[in-house]
Amino acid sequence: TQRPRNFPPGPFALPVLGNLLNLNLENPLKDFERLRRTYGNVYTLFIGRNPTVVISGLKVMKEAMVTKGVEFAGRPQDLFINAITMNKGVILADYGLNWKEHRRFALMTLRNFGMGRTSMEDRIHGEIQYLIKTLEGNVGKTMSPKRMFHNAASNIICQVLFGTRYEYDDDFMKEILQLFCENAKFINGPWSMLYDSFPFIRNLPLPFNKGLRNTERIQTLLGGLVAEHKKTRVPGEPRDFVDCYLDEMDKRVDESFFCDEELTMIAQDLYVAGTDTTSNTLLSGFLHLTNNPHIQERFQREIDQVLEGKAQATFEDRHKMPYVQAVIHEIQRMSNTVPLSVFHCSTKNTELMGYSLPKGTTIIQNLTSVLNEEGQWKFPHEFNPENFLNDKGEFFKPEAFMPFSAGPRMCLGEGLARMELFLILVTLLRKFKFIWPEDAGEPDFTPAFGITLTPRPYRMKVELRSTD
Ligand code: HEM
Repeated sequence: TQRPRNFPPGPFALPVLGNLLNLNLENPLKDFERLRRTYGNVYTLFIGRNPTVVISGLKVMKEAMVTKGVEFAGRPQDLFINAITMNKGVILADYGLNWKEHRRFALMTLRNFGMGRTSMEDRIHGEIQYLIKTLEGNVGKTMSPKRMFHNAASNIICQVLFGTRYEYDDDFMKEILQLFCENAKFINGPWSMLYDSFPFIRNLPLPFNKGLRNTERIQTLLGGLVAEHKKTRVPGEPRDFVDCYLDEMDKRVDESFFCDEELTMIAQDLYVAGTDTTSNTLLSGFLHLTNNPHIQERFQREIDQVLEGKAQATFEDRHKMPYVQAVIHEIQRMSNTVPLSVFHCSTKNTELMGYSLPKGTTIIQNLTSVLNEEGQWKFPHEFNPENFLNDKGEFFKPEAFMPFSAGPRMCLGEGLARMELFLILVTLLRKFKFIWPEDAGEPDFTPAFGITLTPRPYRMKVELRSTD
């Protein structure tokens, strides 16, 4: 536990254990906030022997992620999560050409889907029809929305990646979800932190080995999908992301960045990054909307006015809906879906707020600390769309709105996620009213901790809105 020269301050670290005992490994968010109050917006924690710098607040976040974006655009490479993704894909790839080329390709491909024969909006509206069917079957009753939203987010990304949607009880989907779910438990649980802290336990027959076997199985299953695509594709006429990638491989015969193993891993990355994030944000949104009926009603009034006479909403309509935009942004702010972002790593010796950080320092971005930072928000600690409305009732986005992070590593699914949130919320709230059941007691707004925060299970009552 050697502290490099001019390193940020932090609590005393024990030999071997470092600061592990300073953290509640089941949910360290409160500890991070407590330590920020003591040591400031840049402080050090030893995760085992590794010095890790936790950064908080808008000012520091901007200096690191935007002003010095490239210097902080690496990813640590020696963690459990790297082992479990076989050091491939885009989310955890270190800063370098392979990451850059894959990121650029993924961004471009996601954007181009808007221009294809079936646009991204059509794909999302297609999936919304299944949500409506499920809700219609529950009119007058109470239901738990968790499975429905997870299924919708999963299917939208599957449509983009593989050109198909799956019923929830489909055997392929069931097996893959089971494997992802187990791995998420390993990654979010204490085993992952122990693996990262104590390299000598890595070869022992401990539970995390199952996670590595699960990944191999996921890769085999996705490999099967790719093989099917190879049989049925028409080069130059891509049906989905996998076809686009295969076209790209044809173009790049002379280099090794684009290959089958990278394809199955980037598909896995996009699936994982695009499912729980979006569905947990929706879950949190309905939790807030059912508990704030006056906000739900004003949201609906604006939708009714703007969409009057139109069959369905388009993403463009958001520009005419300042209140709707404010509510959706407020949902994202309060749901704080990816509270610690994805760990970054310095790509060279650098400085932050006057401290010196050597190349290879792990950086934890405390996004929570920005999304509820005092001084940045009118109402930092309550659900209130006024946070995104100016005096004239127009929508505005404060700089501290960073649920997707910022800089060169910023979420590459932002466009898709925002389109999903808008079209799903607007279409469902136009048709239905959602009510917190009388016998449900006080809502619990404290989510379960993980890479993504998951709202506690709850039930909501569904009613059709009157059509007069
Ligand atoms: C509400 C939904 C979402 C939220 C809040 C969210 C948030 C984030 C955050 C905080 C990061 C880390 C950025 C960083 O390291 O600085 C990230 C990365 C990423 N997200 Fe999202 N995300 C969402 C939806 C999606 C969707 C739908 C996709 C897929 C289409 C996606 C794909 C990715 C990828 C690939 C990365 C890694 C980028 C890189 O390392 O270069 N995300 N996301």
